[in-house]
Amino acid sequence: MTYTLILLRHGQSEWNEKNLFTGWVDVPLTEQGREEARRAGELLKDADLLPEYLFTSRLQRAVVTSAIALEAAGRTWIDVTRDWRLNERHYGALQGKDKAETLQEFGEEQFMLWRRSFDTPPPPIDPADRWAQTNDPRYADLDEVPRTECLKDVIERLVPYWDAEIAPVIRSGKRVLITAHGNSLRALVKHLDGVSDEDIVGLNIPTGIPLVYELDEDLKPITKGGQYLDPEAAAEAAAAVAAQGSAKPKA
Ligand SMILES: O=C(O)[C@@H](CO)OP(=O)(O)O
Repeated sequence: MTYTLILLRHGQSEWNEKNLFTGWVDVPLTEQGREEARRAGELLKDADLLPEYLFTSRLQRAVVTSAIALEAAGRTWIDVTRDWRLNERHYGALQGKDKAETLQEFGEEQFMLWRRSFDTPPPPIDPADRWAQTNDPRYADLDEVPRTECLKDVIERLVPYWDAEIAPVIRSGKRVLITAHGNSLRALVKHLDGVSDEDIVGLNIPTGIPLVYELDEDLKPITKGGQYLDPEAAAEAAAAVAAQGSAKPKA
């Protein structure tokens, strides 16, 4: 028995376009992001990979991407679970800051530590900061809303959720679509593929291109890294994500 899992990073958001650190700030998609979501749905339909269950984060860029993609695939009706544990990594005090200016101000080493290291979180956000999630009603069920997270923290919230909530749906035989974020998906890919703490630094996930995993009965990937439905576009877009800060990004 094998299973199919589809991972989809949301389409371009307004802050991807502006090159700002986003994290838990709930920014909308751009028109290009909506178009990427439509194309993702069409790619799924063309590949005959129609989703049967949806998991998303609680952030509108993932929620809306999944809605548009499912509409394009003719699958708006499938059951859905939205959970904060699929949210983007909380970017702490960097939320709302320009990536290129941050790189300039702090230098490449510190910038990359905050952005891609496994266990160095950015400084915590002030709860009174306009970009903090203090008192956001969508997180009323959390004991404490994060003030910053590194990738390790994301793995610690996401893997138990994967085991308890997502894996059983996959094992029930449903083709699951997870629509989430650059860093929450990096955390999941790290877990699935067993990527080392060092190698995960170099992994970037492009917006809006479905990444398909075939999983064995232990839910381990049959092919490490999965398969993007548009591999050329994915490689180009992942390189653009990697270059954010040093150049004006595409995603
Ligand atoms: O700003 C963010 O929340 C993420 C994703 O857009 O950015 P980065 O790729 O720099 O981790």
